[in-house]
Amino acid sequence: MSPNPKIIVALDFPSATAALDLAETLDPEKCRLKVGKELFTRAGPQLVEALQKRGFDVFLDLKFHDIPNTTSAAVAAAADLGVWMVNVHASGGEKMMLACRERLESFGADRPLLIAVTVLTSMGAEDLAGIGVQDSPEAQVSRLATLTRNCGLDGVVCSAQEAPELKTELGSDFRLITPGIRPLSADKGDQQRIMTPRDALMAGSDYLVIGRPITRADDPLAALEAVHEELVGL
Ligand SMILES: O=c1ccn([C@@H]2O[C@H](COP(=O)(O)O)[C@@H](O)[C@H]2O)c(=O)[nH]1
Repeated sequence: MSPNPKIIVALDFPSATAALDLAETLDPEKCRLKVGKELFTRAGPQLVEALQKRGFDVFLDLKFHDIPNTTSAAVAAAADLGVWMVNVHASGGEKMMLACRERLESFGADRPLLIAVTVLTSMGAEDLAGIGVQDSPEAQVSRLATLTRNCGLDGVVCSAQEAPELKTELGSDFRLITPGIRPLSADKGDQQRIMTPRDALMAGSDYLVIGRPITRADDPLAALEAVHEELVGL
């Protein structure tokens, strides 16, 4: 059986060199990699290709949010690049998500997983109120995740705190990708809705997105290994 690493390391670096230096030390059978806005803007598709050549599954985390025509074309461009997973913002709405899903149909079984961001893990109730959403983060996540599932997407980005309820509401096949993962000793930084790696998997997360606790550690490899040890037996 092929390995299915649950850890996605967020390569939030300012250069291709820095990202590749870390990638050289990592094992594609033990983690996947995430390329986000900073690294992609600086290093582009070539960097994604270089990581894939080294055997890594790449989650292209560009969180597309635009009109249906533009977003679905961007998702198709990500599929052409051969990424494992790509995402849009669920708040782009039903028509946008349907257009993206339909556009990926022509890629057949090789298409990337298509997921949608619900409520950023850096946001709490006050931040939602600031953009006019009076509901709790849990209620807003549940609303957007239900819309995402009904549009036929493969899963959502949410915090692990919402995972138990979403797994019950939306079923075990609907993937939950959870950033805001913090080992007990790690700084929270700008994240608000956090959980430890072990608790997150036990709560129902399918994939744990971990950035700074690994990439900013004095010894990133040791930090990743510590997370693996925390997950032993799960
Ligand atoms: O709701 C979201 C969506 C995406 N992210 C991304 O995940 C990583 C988390 O990095 P840390 O350093 O572990 O905080 C980062 O690339 C974000 O862009 C998120 O945090 N929350």
